[in-house]
Amino acid sequence: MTSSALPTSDQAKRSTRRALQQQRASLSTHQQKTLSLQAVQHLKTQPTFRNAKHIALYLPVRGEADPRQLRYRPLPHQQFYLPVLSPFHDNRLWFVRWNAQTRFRLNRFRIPEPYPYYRHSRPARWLDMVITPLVAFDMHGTRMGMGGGFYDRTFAFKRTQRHQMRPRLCGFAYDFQKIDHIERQRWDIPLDEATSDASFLRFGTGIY
Ligand SMILES: Nc1nc2c(c(=O)[nH]1)N(C=O)[C@@H](CNc1ccc(C(=O)N[C@@H](CCC(=O)O)C(=O)O)cc1)CN2
Ligand SMILES: Nc1ncnc2c1ncn2[C@@H]1O[C@H](COP(=O)(O)OP(=O)(O)OP(=O)(O)O)[C@@H](O)[C@H]1O
Repeated sequence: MTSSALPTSDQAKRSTRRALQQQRASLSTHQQKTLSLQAVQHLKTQPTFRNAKHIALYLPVRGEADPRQLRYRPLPHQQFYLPVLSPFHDNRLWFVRWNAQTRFRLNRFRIPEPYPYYRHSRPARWLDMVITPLVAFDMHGTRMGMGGGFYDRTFAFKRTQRHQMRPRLCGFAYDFQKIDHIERQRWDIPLDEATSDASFLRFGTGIY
């Protein structure tokens, strides 16, 4: 399909994605660091974070908000994980323990990821909280990512298992990434909460 034949909403989504990716990438290192630390501070005091034991973060690329300081002075029960592109399933994620011994390699998007040792990995449904990268989000928790559908596929079980509250998906972003409305697609798994440099937000996601 040529781009002129795409439905308007697809075109609009693409141009929104591109504009916000550019805005993210044009932040100075100082701005990225300062705003990311503010977002970390908002989340660190929340019971949803303090009570979580198994927490997935991500390594930021191309100006993404940086959640790594969430590991600073962890509570004694907290363990951290990173996403790894599944070697077995297309466009799905595994989660691998992140500690001082973790060894990294670059994945096909040139994002560092831990070696996918099975014994260091944890199934997505056994995580308590997943700090989620995103390009844009709205006030209903609808999330727009890089366009690979990785998080939607990996957490699709949250839709069918209505009693399943875990893991909580928490978007991590700059405040300018909060936009008025994102059209929710049937495969979209909404965020439960989001944190930005301006605030922490909890959504009534309505799929439970
Ligand atoms: N830091 C970080 N890690 C992450 C994600 C993310 O969004 N951010 N992902 C979230 O799902 C997964 C990886 N998904 C990704 C999907 C697309 C691109 C990307 O750069 N796409 C290019 C096109 C590149 C190509 O096709 O080769 C682009 O958007 O221009 C990167 C990561 C897992 N790890
Ligand atoms: N559970 C699923 N099963 C099959 N295909 C899916 C599923 N979830 C998403 N997809 C497909 O993935 C593609 C990308 O979806 P979308 O644009 O919502 O990605 P995204 O959420 O922006 O990306 P990401 O989560 O990787 O950051 C869509 O074409 C969609 O059909």
